[in-house]
Amino acid sequence: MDVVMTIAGSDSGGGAGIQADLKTFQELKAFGTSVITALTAQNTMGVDGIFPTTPDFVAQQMNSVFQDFDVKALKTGMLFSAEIIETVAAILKEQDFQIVIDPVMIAKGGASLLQQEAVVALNTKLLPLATVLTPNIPEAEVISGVAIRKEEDIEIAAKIILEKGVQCVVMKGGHLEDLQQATDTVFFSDGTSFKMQSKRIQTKHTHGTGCTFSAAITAFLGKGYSLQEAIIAAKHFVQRAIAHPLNLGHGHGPTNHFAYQEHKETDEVLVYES
Ligand SMILES: Nc1ncnc2c1ncn2[C@@H]1O[C@H](COP(=O)(O)OP(=O)(O)OP(=O)(O)O)[C@@H](O)[C@H]1O
Ligand SMILES: Cc1ncc(CO)c(N)n1
Repeated sequence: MDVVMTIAGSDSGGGAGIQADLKTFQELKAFGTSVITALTAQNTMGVDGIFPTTPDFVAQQMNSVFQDFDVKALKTGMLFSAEIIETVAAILKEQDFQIVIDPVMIAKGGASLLQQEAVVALNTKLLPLATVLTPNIPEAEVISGVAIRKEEDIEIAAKIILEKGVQCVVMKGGHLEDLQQATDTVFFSDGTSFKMQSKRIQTKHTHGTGCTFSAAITAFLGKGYSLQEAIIAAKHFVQRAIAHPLNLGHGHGPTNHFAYQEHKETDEVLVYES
């Protein structure tokens, strides 16, 4: 059994964060371990409160797992503060596995899940360790300093992000809402790139899409897929999870992790070189 890890915040509403990650790992038959950086009081309508863990206790959770398990791949999600980022980065520097960084900043309802002053630590300490970074458009803008208004800006921002030491960046197109398609563009440090395109589903139930996508990449990497295979397989996973909503909650409901096994016919992801 392949062991993977998520280092992220807890979402009491169960749709994002640690809960989305563990559900994704479970559906993909990877054994999930978890390091909790913060508790959030949250539901589909928004974040009501945040209670961060101390950096020392984040370190203790990581070390407990690493002493006992052979972790194949891990992801980070909500890291909240510069101190937690520095602690996580210092431990990961000593390890040798594939690292997926989902640079979570703002929840769909607008709550800040990363303190503003932590962006420097993210850029300088954590990004150089990343096998894959999965920013949405607003996150890519903050990390790169480039305002993304049109298609060409995505490539300009991606190049700046790769210069920070990231091996691969997936620029997620979920926030480009004028398009008919949900297109993500993947750039590698060797200069190659490809696009993944799927039908944009008209739905408000998109809480935790980014967490689910990055967790699926982690699970597939842990199971031995190549980087490109893992990213494409994860896009299939999240597409099915969005296409078959559970209709839970009164706001932006969660995605459906069961759909990957239950709706294998939902498979319209187009992949092409860009
Ligand atoms: N309405 C949609 N239909 C199909 N795919 C979508 C839709 N919205 C997002 N996606 C896909 O979901 C994945 C996650 O992208 P998104 O931009 O939503 O992440 P995110 O903003 O980080 O999510 P969150 O912060 O809510 O967890 C990407 O592959 C994106 O293309
Ligand atoms: C705990 C947590 N992590 C990430 C997100 C982003 O979806 C969220 N809303 N909550």
